[in-house]
Amino acid sequence: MMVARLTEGHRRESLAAIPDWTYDESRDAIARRFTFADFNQAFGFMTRVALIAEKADHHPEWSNVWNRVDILLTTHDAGGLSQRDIAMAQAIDALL
Ligand SMILES: C[C@H](O)[C@H](O)[C@H]1CNC2=NC(N)=NC(=O)C2=N1
Repeated sequence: MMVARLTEGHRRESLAAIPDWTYDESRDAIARRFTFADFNQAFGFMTRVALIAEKADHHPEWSNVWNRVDILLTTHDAGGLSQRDIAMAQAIDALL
């Protein structure tokens, strides 16, 4: 799916809607750390994110250490942040 990088103006507007995510300028990406009670909770969350990602054909860069999940979203096909990342961040936030 072809998708364009967000312009600076659209990026600023979009980031306002997802205040828990941090903009990573060097990657033109957004990132958020999630902390859960234990590994079971963290991995259950990852499973739900994975199902959304596969359905949307949009996949996170992520890592997990016990109860912690670090997610970074950027659009490889666009070489940076796109509307698809914003939509994915909102879908992930909605799981919590
Ligand atoms: C062929 C396939 O549709 C593409 O490679 C998709 C898969 N998942 C993806 N995920 C992310 N984060 N960015 C992409 O550009 C992307 N492209």
